[in-house]
Amino acid sequence: MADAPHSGTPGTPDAYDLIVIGGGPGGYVAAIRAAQLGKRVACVERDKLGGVCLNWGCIPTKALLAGAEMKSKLEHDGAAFGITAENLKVDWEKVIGRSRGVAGNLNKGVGFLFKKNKVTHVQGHATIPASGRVDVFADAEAKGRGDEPQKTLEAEKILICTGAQPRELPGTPFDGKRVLAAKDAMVLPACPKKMLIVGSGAIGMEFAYFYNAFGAEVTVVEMLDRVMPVEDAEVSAAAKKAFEKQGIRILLEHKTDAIEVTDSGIKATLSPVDAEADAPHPAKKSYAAEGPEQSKSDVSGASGGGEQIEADCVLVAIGVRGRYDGLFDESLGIETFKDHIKVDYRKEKPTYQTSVEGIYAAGDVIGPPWLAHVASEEAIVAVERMFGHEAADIDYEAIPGCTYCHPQVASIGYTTQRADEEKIAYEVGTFPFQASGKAQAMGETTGFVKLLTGKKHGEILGAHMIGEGVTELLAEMSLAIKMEATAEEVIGTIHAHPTMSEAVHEAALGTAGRMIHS
Ligand SMILES: Cc1cc2nc3c(=O)[nH]c(=O)nc-3n(C[C@H](O)[C@H](O)[C@H](O)COP(=O)(O)OP(=O)(O)OC[C@H]3O[C@@H](n4cnc5c(N)ncnc54)[C@H](O)[C@@H]3O)c2cc1C
Ligand SMILES: NC(=O)c1ccc[n+]([C@@H]2O[C@H](COP(=O)([O-])OP(=O)(O)OC[C@H]3O[C@@H](n4cnc5c(N)ncnc54)[C@H](O)[C@@H]3O)[C@@H](O)[C@H]2O)c1
Repeated sequence: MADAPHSGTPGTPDAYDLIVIGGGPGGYVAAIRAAQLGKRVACVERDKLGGVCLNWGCIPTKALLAGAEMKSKLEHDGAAFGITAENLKVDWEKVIGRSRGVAGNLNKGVGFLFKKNKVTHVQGHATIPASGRVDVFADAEAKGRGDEPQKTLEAEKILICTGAQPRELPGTPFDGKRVLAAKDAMVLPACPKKMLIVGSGAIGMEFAYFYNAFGAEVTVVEMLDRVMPVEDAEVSAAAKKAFEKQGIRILLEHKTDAIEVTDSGIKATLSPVDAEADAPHPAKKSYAAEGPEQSKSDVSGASGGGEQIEADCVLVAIGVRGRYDGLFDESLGIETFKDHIKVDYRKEKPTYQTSVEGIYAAGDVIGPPWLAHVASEEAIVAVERMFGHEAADIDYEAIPGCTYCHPQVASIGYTTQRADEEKIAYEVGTFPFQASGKAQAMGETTGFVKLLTGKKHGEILGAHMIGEGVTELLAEMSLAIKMEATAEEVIGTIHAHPTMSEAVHEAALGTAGRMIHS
């Protein structure tokens, strides 16, 4: 525990204005913001501060991917630059170790931020026995063992930020060795020779790129009809082409029926998905729609006659569900909905309050979009509103999303498919990196920037990008949408030459039929 200046006398509960449960990007940001507002705050975390994001998600994967990019660049692109690295060697332990080191530095950083902001960090597993009270146990099993809580905390307000956990394939539990969740895939003792990946979402494609780059033979099986199905269809198609060129095998409209764990690995049957039992297309997904959508893994309908595949291991990346097992008793009355805690976040001016007064929830535990920046923003809005401050609503229609494989994928707002479905009249401008001087100079000509603008007023409706560094280019379009900027305003903004960002400028020109360089 860091400092506990607000402890009461021994035997009496420690009193706070706010108790935050979970120290991930939802929880730790909420705790700091509340402390900035002058509140007495405790944050209970049973593991390391930083949550999945810093310890087992966003950050360590990006550290791994940076290594994969370095290797690929030297191996495949170096010769064109006149640089050949002979006998390129990989020290796998260091590849993994560097990623763990980066995560370690950052989680310690959150501890420093807590001290700086006078947030009390309570180490342990939290449960909510009653409104206004949190019991802290040594670990998640302690209560089941009949142990007494190590500590009891009291506050008028409790914020649940306990995150999400990976979904399992029915009948195929994670075992950490052969049947892997993302966390396991981040610390494998050696690079597998053959790997099956189920699901081509963000986790599936980031790991497919990573393991393929380090020499594994990777097969990705996706039940829908394109990879990264939440992206614009043109981006999905370009991504598939680029991944296949790298040697990744992709099997669309297939699912795994059963996975057998053998002494040497796994055996899976991959069968075509029955079209009639197909899921609603995720491209139709609107984050502002009521509640989380049906889990894509719920969809069944294999029509049999599938292919058998053997591999050293399988990474199951078919989505997540809220993590709140054992956090509270049903009798407390906290309502859940489709594996997530129900809050009012789909309405105007949401408070993020659960069905129980004084108990709030934010981040992955309340449903999609399951992203760190969303968790943090929800947490800030929840805290500001619960303490009577003004806060702008989160626009769930304009959440930026990035996938950090190579080529990178980045998007915000309307896809072409959704605009068509909603009968929104739009213009499209697409600028290929092939036509960009900077992309040519860098040898990174794969991909494009595609913008959608309203036909009548030219407002930016959506931006869809694939290629080198597009995850950094996206911020301009996030701001443009927030400011309700039009294509003309992007066109009138001078973009430095030569930069990849000129592709955004050109795509905006394209929506007005005035593209110069393509
Ligand atoms: C492999 C991977 C890569 C990802 N990459 C990205 C990315 O690049 N960009 C992005 O935006 N998102 C990414 N995500 C998603 C991102 O990690 C999550 O959206 C984010 O971590 C959610 O934050 P959170 O605070 O809601 O939950 P979490 O980060 O999951 O934090 C919840 C915390 O609560 C703690 N906790 C749970 N129950 C209790 C309890 N009862 N008592 C005490 N503590 C408890 C947990 O130990 C955990 O530390 C990735 C996820 C994965 C798995
Ligand atoms: N770069 C990032 O921002 C990043 C990186 C990793 C994870 N994340 C977050 O973590 C969450 C979880 O990631 P994820 O990749 O597990 O989920 P996801 O929802 O992004 O993708 C799951 C994919 O699996 C497919 N699928 C589901 N069941 C299947 C089955 N039985 N057989 C074959 N395919 C199946 C779905 O159609 C979907 O394409 C994501 O929602 C994302 O928000 C974000």
